[in-house]
Amino acid sequence: MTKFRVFYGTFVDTPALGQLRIRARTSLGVSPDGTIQFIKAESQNPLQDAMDFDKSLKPWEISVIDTFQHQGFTFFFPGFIDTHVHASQYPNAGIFGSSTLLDWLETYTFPLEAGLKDIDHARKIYSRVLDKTLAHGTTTASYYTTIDANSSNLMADICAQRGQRAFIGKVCMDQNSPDYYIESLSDCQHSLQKVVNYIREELKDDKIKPIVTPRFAPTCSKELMTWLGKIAHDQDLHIQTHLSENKNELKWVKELFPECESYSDVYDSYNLLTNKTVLAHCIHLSDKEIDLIKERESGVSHCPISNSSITSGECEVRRLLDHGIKVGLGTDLSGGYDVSILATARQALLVSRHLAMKEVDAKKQEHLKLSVNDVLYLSSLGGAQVLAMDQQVGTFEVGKQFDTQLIDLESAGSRVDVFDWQYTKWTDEGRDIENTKLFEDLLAKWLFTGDDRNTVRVWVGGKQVFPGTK
Ligand SMILES: O=c1[nH]c(=O)c2nc[nH]c2[nH]1
Ligand SMILES: [Zn+2]
Repeated sequence: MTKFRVFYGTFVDTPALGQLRIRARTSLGVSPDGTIQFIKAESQNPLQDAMDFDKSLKPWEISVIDTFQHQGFTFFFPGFIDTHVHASQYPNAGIFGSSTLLDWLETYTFPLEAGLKDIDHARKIYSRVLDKTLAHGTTTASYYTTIDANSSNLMADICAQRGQRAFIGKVCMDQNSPDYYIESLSDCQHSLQKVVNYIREELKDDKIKPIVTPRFAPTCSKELMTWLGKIAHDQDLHIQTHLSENKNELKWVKELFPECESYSDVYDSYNLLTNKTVLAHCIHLSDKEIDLIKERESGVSHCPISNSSITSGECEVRRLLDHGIKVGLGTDLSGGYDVSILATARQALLVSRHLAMKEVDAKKQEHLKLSVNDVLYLSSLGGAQVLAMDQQVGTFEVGKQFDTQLIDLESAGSRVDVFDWQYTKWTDEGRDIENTKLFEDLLAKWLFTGDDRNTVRVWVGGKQVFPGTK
């Protein structure tokens, strides 16, 4: 039976954009169901903290995870949230040549996705995706699978077994797709309902949810989008799709939907913009579209590695944030080549610098630059907001789920080199830090020079999922 646990160490999170919260020598109590019960700063005795919190708890019913017993320099950070990832495209990570969106789909992506109808093939790919995302600290992911219902259900099973929080998006497409990879309207309706029913009525794991996934407007008939908007509303489902990624795509959407004012208006016309909609990319939006997205309270998944790789453009994230739009990060495998949200956060920061370099006004230029704190926020609480889960995950708060990674800057093989003078204080129990500025510098070192070797343990809902048993 899982005990009441107390995690003791340094907790770092981002309660607001640009804001870093560092709680050193803190104990955090987690009940067996994975909910954070108390957070005590400047704790002297974590075991006692748990018994003070619940007087009926006996010492043998409590387990203490004391990171100061660990050799390296450690801190807890909220699990990463990947708001947009095509699990089915993982084998193509890094393979995109010099393609751009529409030829990339035809040449690389549709043939790969079609092959996952073979369930053994799908199992191999999806299992590997879970190995990799968990090892990189991703505790929640919003996945695209393929058009196939059975292998989408298999992905739901694998996520449940491995303990990741996941949205499973069976891809919907009934037009402008190759003959070998398309469904009729009624087949698509049937297979989406099959996935929704399987997850909700058979799998019944609170952490796994179905998500309505029209691939993007060009591959969805008006009848399909009408039906998707209706079932999302009637069955209270999240929605995810792509929006305004590539200029040729925009032209195509204009031709296909001349009656709509904009690409965003296409989705809005079919009731697909809700406060639980995740819109990937959003690179080429007009002011009016931004206002519409804000009004509908939909969120944006910023996918900077994908946008650079398949040369889609530079998303103006600061402009979206200034308009009060929710923004999170997406790896967008395999338009993006990296499973890591840490690497994606790094690229988000760099893309913002590229946008800044085009600005002549020095003040505006400075404003455009995303900071380390900003992109760490996007990787955690920002993503939680996009998925309408910010009451449950994204920061360390009493009542939230313990979805957490333990970071060690001095783990075996770490690429991060930290010198003695970069810590403020050495203690017998471990390396501690007193000074926020120095801690910010260490976080910057993690963002720019760290990788999965620094993610030494990962928990979802209080359950350790990495290292884990397969
Ligand atoms: O990045 C993307 N990946 C996809 O698979 C896709 N399909 C439509 N538009 C897309 N964009
Ligand atoms: Zn995508």
